Amino acid sequence: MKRLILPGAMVAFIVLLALLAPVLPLPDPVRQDVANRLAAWLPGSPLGRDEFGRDILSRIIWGARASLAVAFASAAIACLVGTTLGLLAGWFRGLAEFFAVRTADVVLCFPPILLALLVVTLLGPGTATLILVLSILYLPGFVRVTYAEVLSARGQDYVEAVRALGAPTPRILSRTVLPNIAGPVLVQFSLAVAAAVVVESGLSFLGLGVVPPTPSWGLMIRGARATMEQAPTYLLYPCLALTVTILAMNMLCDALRDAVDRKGGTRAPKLRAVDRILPGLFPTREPAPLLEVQGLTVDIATPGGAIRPVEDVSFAVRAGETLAIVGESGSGKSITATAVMGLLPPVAQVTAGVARFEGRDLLDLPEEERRRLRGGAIAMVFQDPMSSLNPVHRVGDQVAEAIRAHRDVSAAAASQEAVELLKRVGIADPERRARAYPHELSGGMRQRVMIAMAIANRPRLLIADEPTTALDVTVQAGILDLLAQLRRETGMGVVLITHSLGVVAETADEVVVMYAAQVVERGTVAEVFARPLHPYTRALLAAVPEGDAEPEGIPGVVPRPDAWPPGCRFAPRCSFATPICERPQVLEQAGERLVRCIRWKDLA
Ligand SMILES: Nc1ncnc2c1ncn2[C@@H]1O[C@H](COP(=O)(O)OP(=O)(O)OP(=O)(O)O)[C@@H](O)[C@H]1O
Repeated sequence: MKRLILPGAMVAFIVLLALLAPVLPLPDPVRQDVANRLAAWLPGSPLGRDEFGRDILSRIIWGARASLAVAFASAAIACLVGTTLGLLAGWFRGLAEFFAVRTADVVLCFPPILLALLVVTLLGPGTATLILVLSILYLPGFVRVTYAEVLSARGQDYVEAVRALGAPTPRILSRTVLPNIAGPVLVQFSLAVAAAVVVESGLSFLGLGVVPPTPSWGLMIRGARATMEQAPTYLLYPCLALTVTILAMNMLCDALRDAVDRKGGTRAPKLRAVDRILPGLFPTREPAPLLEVQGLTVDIATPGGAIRPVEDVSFAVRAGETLAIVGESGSGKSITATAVMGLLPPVAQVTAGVARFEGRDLLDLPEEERRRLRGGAIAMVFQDPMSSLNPVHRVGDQVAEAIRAHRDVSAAAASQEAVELLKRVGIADPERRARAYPHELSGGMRQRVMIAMAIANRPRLLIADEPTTALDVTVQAGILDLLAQLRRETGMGVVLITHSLGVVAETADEVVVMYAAQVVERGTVAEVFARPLHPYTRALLAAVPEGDAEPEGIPGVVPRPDAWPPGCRFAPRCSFATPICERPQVLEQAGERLVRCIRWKDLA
């Protein structure tokens, strides 16, 4: 609540100034005085005059009025229409759902500024057109938020209870459902207002928004830009007004979201409001990692002696990000994941390292606490859904069981939620499919069921071990899209284990390349793919088929864990190897990246 005070006061001050503009002792914002054009200061005009001699301070305050009026009006219309559509879609499903969700999807298909330009070009600039455009732009956000919240609220016991009491639908919707989804809708509203102020100024700047001489910040920036050389400070004032307003609103949105989140009322992604509106404009402090693995080492006792299939592995995953672990078969990817989950076979043992999840070392937790986290805050999807699903139980029951293992809900509510989850992961006719046994479903559908089970308790971290390997290419794409969509919607962090660099390129933010139990390269996907530093990463990339070109295979095979070569483990297969590679290798910092190759500088 304390975090709301400062931004709340700033926004209240700006809104108050805008509201009081007509009664404040300000000069007429449209009265021209050409003799004093571009004056830096005049008595009664502390910020000077613009290119037509109009008072800048007065125009900034009146401009706030224009910007905020458009922003609030459009957000209010979008909120009213979007929330109603989302409410009906989530409650009645069927045609209402199809109409509302598809309409939102269609709007979202257009880049916002293009859609705005299209409508403004068709209807001509003006305040009314602006409000219409912005309402259309922000409508899908409200539809989606409300729809998702209603879907989840529908299955709650308190809703079931009023239904059982025979309350009429409008009453359930207005008295029971709506108050429970008001938090996320309010956050969405504040986001829409802040975003609308930016777009309004942008369109006015382009001459497609507020019509002159009405004061508007966008128009002022446009005018000031033309006279930048004669009066540089003129440009500063409207830009400052816009920046301060947006920052105050974004801080308010973030504080509101946090306040609502604490009550557990929303599952909005933990993206800052400012990043949703102006992505990348204000880089932040790196958020603390959700999962931080450091120096993980696993030993396995075998009849021939102990082997070390995972050695000194470190990586970090942040909320809302996907980290991919790649490498050929036998490089230690799965053992790394199972060690983090506490699911190692009895012969295997973590001999060093930590795996901190939200600050707590998973490797050090009592088994009971770890069990509670598994399938709850941390979920896992395995490669082969056929062997991970129980063949003698219906899939709906298995999803419901995953829900009931972690939450105290009735069997009926869990079954209903299971159907919602199956629907959410893209299974058509979920009521019927829920009654099917695993063998009656296709491989892709079974994997979707596994994902439904994994997300049943809204995990904050999902570990997916080759979730698409057993599937054909088209089904693979569907599953990866689904994972990406869930990650965006819920803000969960994802660790994706895969053989496929194509999959990494499409879905991951960071990549860890493993070879023979060790991390050989680590960095952002963009950097690693654009400029691989380790010869093994290069070889993996060269082995990806591209067009008609024959991919270059990597000669040889991954060595066995009981026979690691001395020094660089990749050296026997590496075309760049020299005798120096027989020396012990360490992970070296290469800019933002880590690479385990003594020759990386020469090769780069
Ligand atoms: N229970 C076990 N006993 C002995 N060795 C094992 C055991 N489990 C795994 N290993 C060995 O540990 C090494 C790493 O296995 P891991 O399954 O982590 O590899 P991976 O990179 O995930 O491969 P894949 O992509 O094929 O799943 C392999 O060489 C494997 O033979």
